[in-house]
Amino acid sequence: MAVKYELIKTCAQTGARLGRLHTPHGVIDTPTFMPVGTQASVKGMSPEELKTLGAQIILSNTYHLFLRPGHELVKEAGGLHRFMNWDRPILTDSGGFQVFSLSEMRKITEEGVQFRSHINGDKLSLTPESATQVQNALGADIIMAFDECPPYPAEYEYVKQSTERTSRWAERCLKAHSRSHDQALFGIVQGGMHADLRKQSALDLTSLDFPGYAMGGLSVGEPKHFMYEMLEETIPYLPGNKPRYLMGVGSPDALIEGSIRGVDMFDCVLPTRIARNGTLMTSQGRMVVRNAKYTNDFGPMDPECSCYACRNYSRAYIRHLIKADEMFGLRLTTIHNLHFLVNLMVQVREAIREDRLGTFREEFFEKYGMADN
Ligand SMILES: CO[C@@H]1O[C@H](CNc2nc3cc4c(=O)[nH]c(N)nc4cc3[nH]2)[C@H]2OC(C)(C)O[C@@H]12
Repeated sequence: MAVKYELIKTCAQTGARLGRLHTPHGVIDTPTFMPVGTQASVKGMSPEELKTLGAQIILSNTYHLFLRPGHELVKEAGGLHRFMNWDRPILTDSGGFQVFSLSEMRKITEEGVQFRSHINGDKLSLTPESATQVQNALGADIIMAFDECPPYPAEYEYVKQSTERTSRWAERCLKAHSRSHDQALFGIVQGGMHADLRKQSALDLTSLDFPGYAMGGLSVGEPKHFMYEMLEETIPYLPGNKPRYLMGVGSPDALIEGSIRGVDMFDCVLPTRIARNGTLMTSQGRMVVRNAKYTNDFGPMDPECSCYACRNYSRAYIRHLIKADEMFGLRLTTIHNLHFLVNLMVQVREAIREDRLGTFREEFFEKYGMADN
């Protein structure tokens, strides 16, 4: 059974919507936050721990797995689900963004991207065809079109050329996409911070009738209000019966603001990345648990949190583990941050169901603080 989006209801207070995304590996309640497992592992987390904290779907990455261990090995292992023992849905990003954020010596042409591996310097290339074939081999439920994420800031003319090329690449991905799997190929809208280019990109991609649409080229260092404006300029041109995925977004405020504007799917390395330096997302805002003031604090990281870490361990203990460079400390902060965002989306869905997401936003920001979290 392929990927199918079911719109349950729209929030009466905002443009948010409650949905269910049916995939070959299970149903996802949306809006949803997708933990990132770039190299076929959400750093430090077992599949059981991810299920316990409520992860419905996780991300992995074509660029990284293409470089190491190689998509042929993953295919030989029975595909990504088998390889990493994750039996729920997986989405793979297509590699374009990672080539630009990770590799050296990259050259972009109409054909695709040539680059050097950030691991061993090997000269490699990815094209719309090869990136699609790699994802077909990896076997994720949702795969992404191969695109270019223009840098921010960038000249209008550059963004225009790049976005038009991304639309041509999207068509090539569709042609290369093997129908033998039940995988859904999502298009990625680009257009930088320009409303006219965003509209054109959305029209180009929706004319190709993808089963879902991502908004790329955002969360690349632009002020958040630019990102929200681009959502408002793009979403009206996307079909209401298909999922919308905002790539690379994972702070609590942005998840709420994106949901209010009609986004259904989010992913970001933020929660797992900041957990590894002892920074926590809590109901009272961000907290750096390695801070000396928590030395004798025997309370939970977040008194309002029901995650495994907050139910069983104190700030003092977790601070000690991090200071002592004990692996368990970062596993506990990761469990907490992922649970925090997954649980935030449970609350967002509840608020949509009860037509009060606007009110929820005010209450949450009041407690969490408007700092850039
Ligand atoms: C807050 O985390 C930093 O911000 C980046 C996330 N922001 C992001 N925007 C994205 C855009 C695209 C896109 O246009 N196309 C494709 N295919 N994938 C994409 C993936 C993206 N992720 C993280 O990426 C780094 C590691 C640079 O810092 C993190």
